[in-house]
Amino acid sequence: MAARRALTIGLIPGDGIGKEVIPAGRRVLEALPASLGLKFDFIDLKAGWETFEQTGVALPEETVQTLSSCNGGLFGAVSSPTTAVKGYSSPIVALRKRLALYANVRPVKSVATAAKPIDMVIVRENTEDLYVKEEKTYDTPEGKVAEAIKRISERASTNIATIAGEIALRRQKIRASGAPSIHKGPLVTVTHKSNVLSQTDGLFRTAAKAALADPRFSSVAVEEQIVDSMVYKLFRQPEAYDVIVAPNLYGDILSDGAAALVGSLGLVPSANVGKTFALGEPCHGSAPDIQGQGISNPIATIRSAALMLEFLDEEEAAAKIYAAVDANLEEGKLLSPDLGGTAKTEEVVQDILRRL
Ligand SMILES: NC(=O)C1=CN([C@@H]2O[C@H](COP(=O)(O)OP(=O)(O)OC[C@H]3O[C@@H](n4cnc5c(N)ncnc54)[C@H](O)[C@@H]3O)[C@@H](O)[C@H]2O)C=CC1
Ligand SMILES: O=C(O)CCCC(=O)C(=O)O
Repeated sequence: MAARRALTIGLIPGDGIGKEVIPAGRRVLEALPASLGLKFDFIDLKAGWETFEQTGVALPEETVQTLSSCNGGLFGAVSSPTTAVKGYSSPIVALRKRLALYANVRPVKSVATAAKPIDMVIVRENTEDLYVKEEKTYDTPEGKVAEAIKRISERASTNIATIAGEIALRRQKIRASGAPSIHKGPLVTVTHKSNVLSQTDGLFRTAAKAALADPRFSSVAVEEQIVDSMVYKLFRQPEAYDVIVAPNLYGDILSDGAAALVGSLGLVPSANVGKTFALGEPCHGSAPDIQGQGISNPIATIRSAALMLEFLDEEEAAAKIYAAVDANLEEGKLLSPDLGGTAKTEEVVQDILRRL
């Protein structure tokens, strides 16, 4: 049967467990039933610390150019150093800006059998805030001082709130079709710290609320919450959240915290979303503490591949992957050690492939 659609997918494993989980994402895409009519061409691309050590460049220009000609991509993780290294800058942070991937969409969902149901999407602004990485250190008579720019623009805040509103509407449509849900109606929670940062977070707050006041979001309830009490409520009452929209850094921190609530960072996917391109990326990093042992959880990456497909309008294919992963988790027999199991990465992948 001729394929209905050919998708070229750039694969950037990066460092550490990125090299273990990206092949899992690829294999799951390749194993999708032929009846879906999808054909995948994969292109292997380089970025990360190892690439930097080999070539002196962490994000080769060829990677950026090739990726920008692909339909989508999968990014594993990179091992960025915690102290400044001349010439090195985080490739994923750079890629998000270079490819105008303005939204980082991070669904955090518990399995149906969980004691405490959680079903939220964290929509993180992906190009600015402290991630503009404009830092400097200077000497003063009292010693060194370091400063960083926190840049918030009306345009990026409007764009991120708009996609958050659209996601809330889409989730509501799925619920209306009869899908079981813990939420009654669509809700977007605007997160900020504008009680202290009245200009930067203040602009994020007003622009986000103005965007969500658009008549097409009239059915979406909008709440706001200061980020510190947000963490408190997130841990006590996570079921209260539907869609959370946040500036870049808060979104990053909130999503790792939310991952703990559903059992592991190894479960939580993300998609870096642009106007016509999506780059799936597990929320976790390169996990040097477990790399090379064959025990990393591939599910965050497998779900990221599905999320990428959703943003490429291949929702049926995405749903098949989510269902296979959920079945693996709900049965609970082949779980990786981060979830309390003893299964190797390969065994988890095999189990999910079998269920596809
Ligand atoms: N997008 C990216 O490329 C990111 C890269 N990093 C980089 O990763 C490196 C390590 O950072 P950490 O703070 O340790 O965060 P991390 O996310 O790599 O690991 C945190 C903890 O979660 C566990 N974990 C993460 N993913 C897992 C998986 N799939 N299966 C099982 N356990 C998993 C790790 O073993 C570790 O105990 C750093 O160099 C950092 O720069 C961190 C976050 C994102
Ligand atoms: O380590 C790196 O290079 C990037 C880590 C950044 C990060 O956690 C995120 O923004 O998702």
